[in-house]
Amino acid sequence: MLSVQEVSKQYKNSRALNSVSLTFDKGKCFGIVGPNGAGKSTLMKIIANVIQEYDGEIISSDRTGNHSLRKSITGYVPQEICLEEKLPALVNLQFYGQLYGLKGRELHERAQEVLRDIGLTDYGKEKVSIFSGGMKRRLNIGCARMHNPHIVIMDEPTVGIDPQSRHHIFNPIDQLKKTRTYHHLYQPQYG
Ligand SMILES: Nc1ncnc2c1ncn2[C@@H]1O[C@H](COP(=O)(O)OP(=O)(O)OP(=O)(O)O)[C@@H](O)[C@H]1O
Repeated sequence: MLSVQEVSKQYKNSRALNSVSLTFDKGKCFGIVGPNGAGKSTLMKIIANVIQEYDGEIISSDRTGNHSLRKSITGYVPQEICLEEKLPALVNLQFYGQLYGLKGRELHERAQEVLRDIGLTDYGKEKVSIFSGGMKRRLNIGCARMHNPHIVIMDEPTVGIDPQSRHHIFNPIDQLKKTRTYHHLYQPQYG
């Protein structure tokens, strides 16, 4: 269970969130919808611990108020692509895995596994700079899944991905929902 309790966020010139309360049950997939500027990305960043200054509380059943623990159990896929273009796909995955403490054989095997899940097995050794926008987005999502997070937060994950390739994003999520008790939180793309 993940609970957002009366969370507010004031930026310098705008109030992005005003006392938002929500509860997410384990094993469920939630979509956050709303008009531009409603505060969806801000809410996701707060839950993912990317924004740490806010009012209110985020409580997870794993432990209350422990920011670093929440970060370690959360995979966050930002709206922007965050990849090193000059490096191969596999190295990008391994870099993110290392940030979360994976190493050695476990790191190597997990990177191969994630690469397969996102449908890019044949591109592991290719530099990201030659990837299409959709391939980059799939890799971006893969990076956030390297440490097997309990909570996966995706901000508009299907932007730039053709309908035929969307299953590379949604199938692994369906699979995780069936096999493990995960939260998935995402901001769907309109249209
Ligand atoms: N870093 C920031 N500094 C100042 N204001 C910000 C910042 N990030 C967001 N805002 C403001 O906070 C409000 C909510 O923005 P946010 O990006 O969370 O909305 P959103 O619902 O995700 O929008 P969109 O659908 O366009 O992606 C907007 O008024 C925005 O201008």
